[in-house]
Amino acid sequence: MKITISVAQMDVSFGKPAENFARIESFVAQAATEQADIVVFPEMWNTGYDLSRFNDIADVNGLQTLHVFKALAQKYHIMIHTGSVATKRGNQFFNTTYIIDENGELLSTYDKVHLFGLMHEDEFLTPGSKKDQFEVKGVPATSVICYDIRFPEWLRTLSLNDSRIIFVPAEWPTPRMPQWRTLLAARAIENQSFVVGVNRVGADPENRFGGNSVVIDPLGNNVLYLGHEEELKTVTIDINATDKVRGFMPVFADRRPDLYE
Ligand SMILES: O=C(O)CCC(=O)C(=O)O
Repeated sequence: MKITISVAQMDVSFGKPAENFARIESFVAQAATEQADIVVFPEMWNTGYDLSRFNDIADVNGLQTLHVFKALAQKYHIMIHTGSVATKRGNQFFNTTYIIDENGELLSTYDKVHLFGLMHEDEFLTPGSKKDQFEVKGVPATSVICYDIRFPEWLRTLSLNDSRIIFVPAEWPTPRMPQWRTLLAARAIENQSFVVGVNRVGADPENRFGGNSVVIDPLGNNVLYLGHEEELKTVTIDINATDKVRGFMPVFADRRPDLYE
């Protein structure tokens, strides 16, 4: 099974959802032109980390995100991983991913589980408590958000359900780019899965963000690697590579969960 993935490495206007929403369609249109099955956006691109203004700018119940992306998915007949957006539900705020299929149907919703204290998420956001599991062209997949990749036990838990692709939208700051690459490669190797990491570029008042979005194969090799500019790139992966690796070295079968608690 082959899956073509477009990575939308976008810049984000700080605290300006209208400006950010206005730029989304061109990425989806380019991905469709490049015959992608799915296009993937970075983390919290609707607002950036303008956390103290979330009461005014977070997407209430994700309605705008869902409305815009469902329409784009139908118009371009393409599956969309929305990256993540700041959402408001009741009086709480979340960092939320939506997965929408090529017919505009919502497949899954995920709220970031591990909140990132260094960028004050823990002061403003409520953490999620559910897994994200869905299929891309019939292939089991999962998704986390940015800081979540520092918790291998969480990605392992998500991968135990036969997942073959792990999606990782991010706003990963420039000083820690070597860690971004190493952690993503490790998660790919240990879970014998493809990893799709999509980071933003540009800057906000406190941080610069390093891009270097990447698609990594189950052996830890980069099959797509972006620089530091805003751009969309596309790659086709062959999911059979996960069967080959898992057949050659049966890590999942060799686990000793009886020792892990
Ligand atoms: O873990 C890191 O170094 C970066 C995490 C991050 O930027 C985030 O979760 O938004």
